[in-house]
Amino acid sequence: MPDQLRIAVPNKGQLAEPASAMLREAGYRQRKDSRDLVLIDPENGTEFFFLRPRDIAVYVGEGILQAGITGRDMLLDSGAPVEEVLPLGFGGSTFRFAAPGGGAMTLADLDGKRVATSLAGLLRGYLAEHGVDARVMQLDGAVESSVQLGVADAVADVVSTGTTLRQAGLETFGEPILESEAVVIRQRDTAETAELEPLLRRLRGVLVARDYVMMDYDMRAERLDDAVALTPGMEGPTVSPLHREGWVAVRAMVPRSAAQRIMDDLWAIGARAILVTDIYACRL
Ligand SMILES: Nc1ncnc2c1ncn2[C@@H]1O[C@H](COP(=O)(O)OP(=O)(O)OP(=O)(O)O)[C@@H](O)[C@H]1O
Ligand SMILES: O=P(O)(O)OC[C@H]1O[C@H](OP(=O)(O)OP(=O)(O)O)[C@H](O)[C@@H]1O
Ligand SMILES: [Mg+2]
Repeated sequence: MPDQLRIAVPNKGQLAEPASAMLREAGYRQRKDSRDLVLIDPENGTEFFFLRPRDIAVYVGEGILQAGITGRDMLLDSGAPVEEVLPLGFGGSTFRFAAPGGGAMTLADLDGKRVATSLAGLLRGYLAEHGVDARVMQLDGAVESSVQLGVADAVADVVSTGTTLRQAGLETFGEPILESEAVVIRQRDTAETAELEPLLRRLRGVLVARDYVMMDYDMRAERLDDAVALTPGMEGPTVSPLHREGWVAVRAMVPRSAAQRIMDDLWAIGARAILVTDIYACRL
């Protein structure tokens, strides 16, 4: 293990629970009490600091912590000298414009208007890039209420299911400003990258274990090529002899979301004893 790693993890909000769950799956200790601010994991040479997701880019950008987990939107909003190193597949959201009757509006309609947001840095950059001269009203949260309360004409806000917008009587318009998800970040232009590798390797392993399953089946040897086309695996499937003339056993990783369809297709070309099992952990 290299020197002690210092990692920032969201302490509250939408990313806190899934980020800790993922680190736990990757074999790290995580806090039991949601009020704990620091957790030391001596076996893995890592210290976790539980911070506001918005602040994480600042700590990492200053080089105080080597890496952190936060939202791509918050990373870009911060303007801190950090970069994204690994998308984590949770905390997915879209940053979008919305207004009452937004269905009939375009970006250009925002000229001269007030737009409320909690991601002012991100919004200002986007408006400038598109030559729209709007007044950005920075709020901390519950941005959807700002139009009804008369502080803004439109909002630029985080949308997941769209329920909050609908309840506030707002409709999205224009192109999405940003697709976001939770990401691992590190300081930009840093020479120190090797020390993060064990963490990144473990997290990549969790992502694969979540997204893939192991598929085993028996197949007549003469149809093997057709079967391999359906289950190409990573490097190629493992094929072993079966104690039955003319048959082989095949083992390959397949995308979890496609497992049932692949089983149907394998069955149709004569595969039998098709088994699917979870992957507990992996390093590829
Ligand atoms: N409803 C949601 N579903 C999925 N991801 C979300 C949702 N709301 C926010 N996010 C994402 O989670 C990250 C952190 O947002 P979060 O709402 O937890 O922080 P916050 O708004 O600063 O704090 P809080 O809401 O606790 O006041 C952002 O990257 C954001 O895109
Ligand atoms: O599209 P939906 O599924 O409705 O989710 C989007 C909402 O979730 C977040 O709110 P949060 O609970 O973080 O409160 P906040 O506005 O105070 O940040 C986000 O800011 C939106 O308001
Ligand atoms: Mg929020």
